[in-house]
Amino acid sequence: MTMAPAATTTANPLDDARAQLAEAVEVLGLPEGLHRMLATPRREVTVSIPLRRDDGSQDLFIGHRVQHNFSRGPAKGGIRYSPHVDLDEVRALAMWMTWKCALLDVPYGGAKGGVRIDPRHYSSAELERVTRRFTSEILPVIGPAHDIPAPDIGTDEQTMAWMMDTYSVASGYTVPGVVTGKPVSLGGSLGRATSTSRGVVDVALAALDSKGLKPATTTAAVQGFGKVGRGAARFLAEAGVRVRAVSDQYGAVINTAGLDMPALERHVDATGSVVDFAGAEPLDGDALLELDVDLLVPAAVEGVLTAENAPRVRARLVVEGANGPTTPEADAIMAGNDVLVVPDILANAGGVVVSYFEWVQANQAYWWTEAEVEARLKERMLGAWEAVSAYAAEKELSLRTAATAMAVERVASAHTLRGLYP
Ligand SMILES: NC(=O)C1=CN([C@@H]2O[C@H](COP(=O)(O)OP(=O)(O)OC[C@H]3O[C@@H](n4cnc5c(N)ncnc54)[C@H](OP(=O)(O)O)[C@@H]3O)[C@@H](O)[C@H]2O)C=CC1
Ligand SMILES: O=C(O)CCC(=O)C(=O)O
Repeated sequence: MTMAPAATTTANPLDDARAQLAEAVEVLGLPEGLHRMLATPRREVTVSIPLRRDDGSQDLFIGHRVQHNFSRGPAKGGIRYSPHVDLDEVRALAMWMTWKCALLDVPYGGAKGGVRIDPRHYSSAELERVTRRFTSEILPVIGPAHDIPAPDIGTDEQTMAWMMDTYSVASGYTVPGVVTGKPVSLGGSLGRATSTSRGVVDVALAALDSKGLKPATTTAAVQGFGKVGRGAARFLAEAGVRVRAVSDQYGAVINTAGLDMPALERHVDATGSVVDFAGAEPLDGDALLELDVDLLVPAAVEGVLTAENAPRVRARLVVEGANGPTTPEADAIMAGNDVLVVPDILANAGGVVVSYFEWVQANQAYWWTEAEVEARLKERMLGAWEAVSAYAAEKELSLRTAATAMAVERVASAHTLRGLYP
């Protein structure tokens, strides 16, 4: 595999998040003071993280934890390790977490964190030191009743195990509820690792059904083959959908008859990329977004569907596995072309829903079966899909504006009831 990683967008996701909030505020007729409060994070912590490398040299990274809102409960959201992390991106992601938690009615506010590091260039021992130092630096603001991190791009259950251990050592006892997405052997929940993908597919199948499309005659393309995209591609294929193309940072592959998913997964496990998969042809990563498929699942990074490429999107349905993949301009163009977009705060909420189940289980030290977790997840995802669809139809709104307005209304109501405003 020799290709260079794809460049990411230069647009500012915070502008997109604020534009979406402004639209919801207008629908709800909220006062300007409340709008300003909702547009602004409650707390931001920026830290520097020195690292002693394995070869004895020194490095330094910048990390952030942004807590957007606490009105409905402790802040909640993932930690991202990526060279593209910046404060505005983390602010946007934290705001989207607030709406996601409110929309799915899990008792949390929203937060997000990130360290500007490319984890592929560091050893496991180095990443452990970075994670422990980052956790120590943000220790005063996290905790099971304050703010509960989870995995995101570039982090995984091992990262969460190190975070939990660092927090627990400082507390003097084991505190499993400080993070979610932990290994099951340390108090993680069965079904958390696949929960975001399962939720994406639950909602995608419901949305296809609403358009009169049956899985057996449906085609799909999935951008991103990490924790979210890989499971989404697998579960779509298991449901009978022909997944024609998938991509990662290094490129994309296509087989119009449908990719052999188990064989592709074996190839990725062996080589680290979808590129050079023998059962498919190579494809340009950007071209994947414009393929002639029924369903497109962007499950990588923000800002990939823009005013530039949105006119060429041929899918009838876009289900956002990633956070913020569609800019407001692209949203308007696709709406005009009758492309139904199921927004991130609904489509990818399965992760935080099962994180909530994990936190509940950890706090009670009582474990559910995987079947229980998945049944409760599906019930929540389909309930949210029905509620958002009904609200959108009633008010003649896009699914994104409907979902955001429903969520913002819940947060605004909690904030007002607590007496903090006016
Ligand atoms: N993990 C979770 O529970 C949740 C994640 N999300 C969101 O889902 C998205 C993906 O997260 P997650 O799967 O956890 O992250 P991972 O780090 O596990 O995977 C990210 C994937 O995206 C690929 N990628 C990165 N940049 C590009 C690009 N420009 N073009 C194509 N592929 C690209 C990566 O490629 P490579 O494999 O080559 O590195 C990788 O396959 C993010 O937006 C995240 O915020 C939302 C809800 C919950
Ligand atoms: O599981 C969680 O707490 C958060 C997952 C996440 O970061 C997200 O939904 O974007």
